[in-house]
Amino acid sequence: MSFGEGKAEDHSLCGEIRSSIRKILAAKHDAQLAAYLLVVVVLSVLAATCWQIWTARQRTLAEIDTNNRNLAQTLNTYAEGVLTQSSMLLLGMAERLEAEGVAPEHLQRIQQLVNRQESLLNQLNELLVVDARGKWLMSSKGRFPTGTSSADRSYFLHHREDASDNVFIGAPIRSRSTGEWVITVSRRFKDGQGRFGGVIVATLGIENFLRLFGKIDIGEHGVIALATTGGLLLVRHPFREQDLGRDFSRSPNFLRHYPSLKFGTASFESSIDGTERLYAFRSNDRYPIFITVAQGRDEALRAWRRHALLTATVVSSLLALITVIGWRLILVIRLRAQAESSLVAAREKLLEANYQLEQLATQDPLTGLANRRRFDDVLKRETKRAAREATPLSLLLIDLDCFKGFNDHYGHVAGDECLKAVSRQLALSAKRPGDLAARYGGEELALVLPSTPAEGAMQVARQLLARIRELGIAHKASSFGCVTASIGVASLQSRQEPEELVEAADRALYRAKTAGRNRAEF
Ligand SMILES: Nc1nc2c(ncn2[C@@H]2O[C@H](COP(=O)(O)OP(=O)(O)OP(=O)(O)O)[C@@H](O)[C@H]2O)c(=O)[nH]1
Repeated sequence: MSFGEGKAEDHSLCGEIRSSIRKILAAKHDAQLAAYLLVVVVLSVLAATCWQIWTARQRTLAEIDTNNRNLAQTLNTYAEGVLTQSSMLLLGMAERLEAEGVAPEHLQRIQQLVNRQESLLNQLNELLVVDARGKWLMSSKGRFPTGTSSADRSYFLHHREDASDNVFIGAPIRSRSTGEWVITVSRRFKDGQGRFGGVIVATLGIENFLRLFGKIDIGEHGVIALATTGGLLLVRHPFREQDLGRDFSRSPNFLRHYPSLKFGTASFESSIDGTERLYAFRSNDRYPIFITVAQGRDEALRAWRRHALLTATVVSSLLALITVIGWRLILVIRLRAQAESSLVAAREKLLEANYQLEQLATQDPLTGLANRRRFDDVLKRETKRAAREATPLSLLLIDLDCFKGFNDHYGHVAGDECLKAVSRQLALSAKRPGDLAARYGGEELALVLPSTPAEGAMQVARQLLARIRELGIAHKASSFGCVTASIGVASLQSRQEPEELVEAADRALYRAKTAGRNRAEF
């Protein structure tokens, strides 16, 4: 491999390294982008899934609320119908009793009338007429033990004290004639003198309400209840006897949600059984009652929870898969970048080794100047260039005077040091970028001066001689007393070969030696 070929190879190696570095940077950039992309994809999918699950939950709750409210509205209409029918019955009876009095024959006629109307109001359990002292005067059920009284019942006490003609809805009680649980709807009537004449009571069987409520599917933990706006529980499905007539007017839940009784929804833990439910309320516009429809919260959200869990599992699995694939991709990119880095490092080492080799191949180890091989290459190249460009080219051949004597007197090591000192001065004389200072062989040195004519070369030679003298290296074997050199200068003539230039310089050097040394000759 020639020196020129080595250079070309180094140049292409540098190009490859530059392109590899670009590739490494691109790969690192790609790996970073891929990591960002992975994070963005994972976070986006997570956010979208959470959002979807959350909105599905809100939608489910809203649907449950709507269904419960609609059901509460329907049951409210039903309860209002029952109460209105009862009220109308009571009103008709009150007017008759007030007009005709409570004589037995009148009561018998009223009873016949009631028996005919009973079939029109299924919920009616019994219709009672009690006098001003609470004693039973008539029962739609027919005979009753003499002296049966309702003087202790809340409806009687209420109407005795309250002179208004309003209908009163009482707490659930056990009927004294049928033994069933009933709700009382009652109103007072006046005697002939306009005083309190007694109370007419329509009792509504709780069983009828429970039968209806029981047909409605509101889930295992659902509740349907009818209560007064004063906080008195009238009917509750599922039925528990101990809940009947329960006063929850002071319960924190009732107090907190009282404003939404009109038509609202709420979610809270029941004070009766501790179950968390979604409640819908609807109060009646005409009567002081309200309907509650509630579904167990956990139960109502069960389907949503199952779906959310399924979605979360599928999305998590997909995300895990994407993360693993993405991460492997990033690792592959990084590994590729690392491999590329190692390659670049190896190539850099190769370049360095090449440079070292080149130095070794072209440098003289003792003086650090270019060696003979490099000298020959450069001289050949510069000879061609000078011929091609028609520019001058000069050559200096430098030979230390009486160097044999120096070695003999001071020793070979001192001779080497002297040669190095003179070489440094020669290197300083190679001022232009194209100048080449070289060791031609032994104690003979050379200086190639491109684009330099003979006068310029002579000037450089004289300066070099002065520099060598100024080193002041003692040389007892020389007549000058110090180290000196002789220089042969030659300049290129047209169509001359490099060897001819060297021979011309050598002849000039010989002339310098024979002329007494320590001089330059052209
Ligand atoms: N120390 C040392 N001596 C060298 C080196 N290369 C050549 N020489 C010696 O340089 C001397 C050259 O001697 P000659 O060719 O006889 O010439 P000279 O003694 O310099 O006499 P002139 O050239 O006529 O002035 C020889 O003794 C070589 O051994 C070197 O690298 N180191």
